[in-house]
Parts: sequence; structure tokens; C-alpha cells
Amino acid sequence: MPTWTALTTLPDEASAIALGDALERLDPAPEGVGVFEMEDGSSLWEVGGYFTAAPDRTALAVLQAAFGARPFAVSELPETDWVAKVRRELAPIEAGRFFLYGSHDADRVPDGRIALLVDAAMAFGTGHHGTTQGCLLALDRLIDAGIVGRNVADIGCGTAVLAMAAARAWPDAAVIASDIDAVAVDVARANVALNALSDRVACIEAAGFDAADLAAASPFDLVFANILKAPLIDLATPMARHTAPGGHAILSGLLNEQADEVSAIYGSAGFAPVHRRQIGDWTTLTVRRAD
Ligand SMILES: C[S@@+](CC[C@H](N)C(=O)[O-])C[C@H]1O[C@@H](n2cnc3c(N)ncnc32)[C@H](O)[C@@H]1O
Repeated sequence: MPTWTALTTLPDEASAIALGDALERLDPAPEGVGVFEMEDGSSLWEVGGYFTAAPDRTALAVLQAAFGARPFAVSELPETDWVAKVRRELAPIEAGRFFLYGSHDADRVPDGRIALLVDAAMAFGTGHHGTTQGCLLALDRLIDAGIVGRNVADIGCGTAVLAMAAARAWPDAAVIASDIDAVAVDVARANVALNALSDRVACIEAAGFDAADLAAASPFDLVFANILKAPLIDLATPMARHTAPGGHAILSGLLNEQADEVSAIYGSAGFAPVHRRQIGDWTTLTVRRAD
């Protein structure tokens, strides 16, 4: 369990997430990284690394300078089960027909919903973020429109929440959930097993579509990509290659002011806009590949 924290703040969410990603790549790596909006009315974002041994202060100073963050406050902690603490504090999430809950809330699952057990762990995607909710609501909308997915990819799967939602919604669908982060892939695989979906959701480590399993299963009739603007732009051309004619892509991780630019780039790559939804600062786009 982590016994050290290194905490800093930044003025905006996107750079806080980017610093969180960079923290994860420190050597020695933190046991976990958290990015939270501060609740003190300051509009600042806190970025924290949780370490099992004293972190490398020189490496932290280099990161702090690179991101223009405040100097990291490094402190030793009393023994605490942080994952268990976060689990207790996270309430279930409802998004359309989907209900996401932690194992401590198993007795609160309502009838008539697609329920997914997603425990907080060292990966993004408990459903509490506007981007995940935007993707779930976009999927909900496709289902309402009578779309049936048979071959689905979830690029940047985190906990595999979106992959599992598609697999549950469409019992005949085969789904590949991929992430660039090996820890996320382990978490995804564990969640998929907990939800009894291992026979239909494969979890693999990959950057973008760069994996033999993804190439073999391509083209997909639905692709989720809830990642940030820059990787989404990089993925526009591969996305067009790997999405079947008439298939859909659900794109998120975009700040509201970034959505027009990304929509236009996907338009040039052969996708027509279908729908967009803002939740807080974040926009989710649904786009359709030309027939
Ligand atoms: C915002 S989280 C989304 C998690 C989950 N899909 C959700 O909607 O809650 C983004 C995830 O994408 C992964 N990621 C970032 N860039 C990627 C890339 N180029 N290829 C694959 N995964 C990537 C990160 O490691 C992270 O787990």
C-alpha cells in the first residue's frame, strides 16, 4: 500500500491529466495517480502520485518545471487502504439504461437496467467522469436507434467500462478492449472476468489500432475512443480504415472548445457527425463512417 504522496496543483484539467500521465511513467513508478478538481473554490486541479517508497524528488522537480505546476508537496502517510477508501466513497452511476456500481453497492442494483460492476482501481473509468458518461449515453442512443453492434473496439479502455456496456447491450457482440497502459489492461481483464464477459471481451495492450488482434478483427461496426484530443486526431485516419462503412465511432476526452476541430478532422477522414453531447467541460461526439 502507498505510504508516500507527492501532490501538486495546476490551473486546468487537461494539463492536470497530462501531468498525471507523465507521473505514471516515473521510475520508480507510483503505485497510483489521482487527478481531482479541488473543492475549495479555487478552480485548481490537484495531481497526486501515491508511492510505496520515497519518490525521486529530482524527477518530480523536472516534471513540475515541465508542466509549470507548483512544487510537489511530498509527505509520508499513515498506512491506509486507499482503494478501499475510494470504493466506499464512490456512489453508483446511472447513464441511460446503464447502472455502474461498486461491489459495496451490490444490493442497490435496480431492476430493468444493464448493471455493470466496476470497482475503483488503478485505471480510469468508474463512470464518474463526464467523458465516460457521455460515451455510455451515446451508446444508449445508438441502441435506441436500433443499431446492433457485432464487432466492437474500445480504444483506451481503462476499466473496460465501455467495452462491457456494449457486450451486455448486444449479446452477440465480440469486443476488443485495448489500452496503452499495462496496468489498465490488467484492471480491464479483472473487471471483464468479474462481470462474466471474458468469453466475448478480449483485453489487450496496444497503442491505437496498432495490434495484430485489432487488425484481424477489423473493420469494426462501433469503435469507442475516450482519449484526449491529440491522440484522437492521430487516430482519425486509422479510425476510418478500421471502421466499417456505415459503422459508428464514439469519441470523447475532448474539452468543449476542442470538439469542432476534431469533428472537422473526422469529417475529412470520412465520418459524418451524428450527435454531440456536453457534460460539464467535456464533449462526446458520435460520428458515422460513410457507406
Ligand atoms: C479517459 S481514459 C478512458 C477510460 C474508459 N474508456 C472510460 O471511458 O472511462 C483514457 C484511457 O486511454 C488510454 N490511452 C491514452 N492514449 C492511448 C492510445 N493512443 N492508445 C490506447 N490507449 C490510450 C489511457 O491509458 C487511459 O486508460
